[in-house]
Amino acid sequence: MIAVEEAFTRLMRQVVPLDSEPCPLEKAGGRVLAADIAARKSQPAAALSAMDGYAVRATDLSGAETGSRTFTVIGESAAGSPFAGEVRTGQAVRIFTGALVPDGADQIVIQENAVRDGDAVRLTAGPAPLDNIRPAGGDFTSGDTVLHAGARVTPAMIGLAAACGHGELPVVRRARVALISTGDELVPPGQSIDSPAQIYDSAGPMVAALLGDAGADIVMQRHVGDDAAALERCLGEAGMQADVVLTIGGASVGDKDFVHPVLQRMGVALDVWKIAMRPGKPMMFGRRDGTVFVGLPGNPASAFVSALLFVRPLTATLMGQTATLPTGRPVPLGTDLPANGPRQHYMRARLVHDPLGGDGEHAVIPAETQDSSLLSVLADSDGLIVRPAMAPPVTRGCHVFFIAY
Ligand SMILES: Nc1nc2c(c(=O)[nH]1)N[C@H]1C(S)=C(S)[C@@H](COP(=O)(O)OP(=O)(O)OC[C@H]3O[C@@H](n4cnc5c(N)ncnc54)[C@H](O)[C@@H]3O)O[C@H]1N2
Ligand code: MOO
Repeated sequence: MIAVEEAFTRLMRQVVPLDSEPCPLEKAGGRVLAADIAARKSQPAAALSAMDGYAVRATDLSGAETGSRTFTVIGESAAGSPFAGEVRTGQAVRIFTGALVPDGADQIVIQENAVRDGDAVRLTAGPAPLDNIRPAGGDFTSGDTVLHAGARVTPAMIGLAAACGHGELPVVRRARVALISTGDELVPPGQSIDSPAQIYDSAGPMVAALLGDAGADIVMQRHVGDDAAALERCLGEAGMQADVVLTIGGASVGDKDFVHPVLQRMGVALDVWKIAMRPGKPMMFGRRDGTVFVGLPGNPASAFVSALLFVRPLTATLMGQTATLPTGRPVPLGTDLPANGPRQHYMRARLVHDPLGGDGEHAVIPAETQDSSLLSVLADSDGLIVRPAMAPPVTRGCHVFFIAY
């Protein structure tokens, strides 16, 4: 068996980041920028008023008459409709928030400090705060690099890109994932079952949801029976359209476990593992013509944990994100646990309110049954307690690492 960390490193070594594509701004949230983004204009392009009031010359506000001078209002500057002329001494321009500060003016007196009478306005306060004017380039200047390649696009970054003049952003394209569930016993969800030997394909939609939620594009989802020729055809088709092809089931050593021989026959250079983890021991991985093939184990919790620990970081890395092996955060244990065996155990567990957590926070309790076929246990869990291989017994109150999902 190989250690989880070693398996993760070997898988990640194969990753070549995907190319980029243009993406409309409103759809770019969560995507990874493929290039630096420069401002196409300065913001503001010229000084703007930050307040509603009157634009005047600063020199007119200083001196003995401060607070009592009367100005002649010569026009108006509104956002989008600037005043064309120049403000001279003794003159004022009525101005609104977001409007260009007219030539000659360098102060904005807010209207609360003004008494208007026809074309005349008496300003009742002294020099106004400087931040009543937003200077040219105060936000960014044309040519500035405002966003950096590799960043995950946030709503605020979308706003900034829009303000800089961009209608779309170059982003790393989504990883295309094909998912093939294997096994004669499987029936697609929602269809009728007429034999106790049949079960629904639960792992397929579960893994598709896990990866789809993380931004991957599920381009194909199929079911193939225990038929090597059919599996080879399906894998070939999947390889033509996907960056990552996943199989679920048939990864082990039984007579009906065809994934390994078929991938080998197709020329996929395989690294086959017995990983020292529970669940998720059998997994294989290989690359052919730029497509990564991963064989996941069939037990639902095994497929889920393998996809969470390995495949989601794989697709994230392909999509330009920095992804590491999930290790979790320390959380107090709400119960005692015995010593662990030779496989790192990822125990399905629930967060419960417990004084141990401090301030009414949480402690973590593993499910009583950890069988990797149990979907009810998986769905009832909040995450995984990580118990390292050969870990000694731990008692209630000790901290264990917990991967939340
Ligand atoms: N002799 C050995 N037997 C097994 C070993 C081993 O090392 N030696 N490993 C065990 C472990 S651990 C696991 S995990 C399983 C993995 O087996 P496969 O990947 O070959 O999976 P299958 O045999 O096809 O299925 C296992 C189990 O899961 C059910 N299944 C399969 N696909 C789905 C699906 N899409 N949705 C829901 N359930 C699914 C299937 O019916 C089986 O019950 O091997 C052990 N055996
Ligand atoms: O390790 Mo298997 O993945 O126990 O069920």
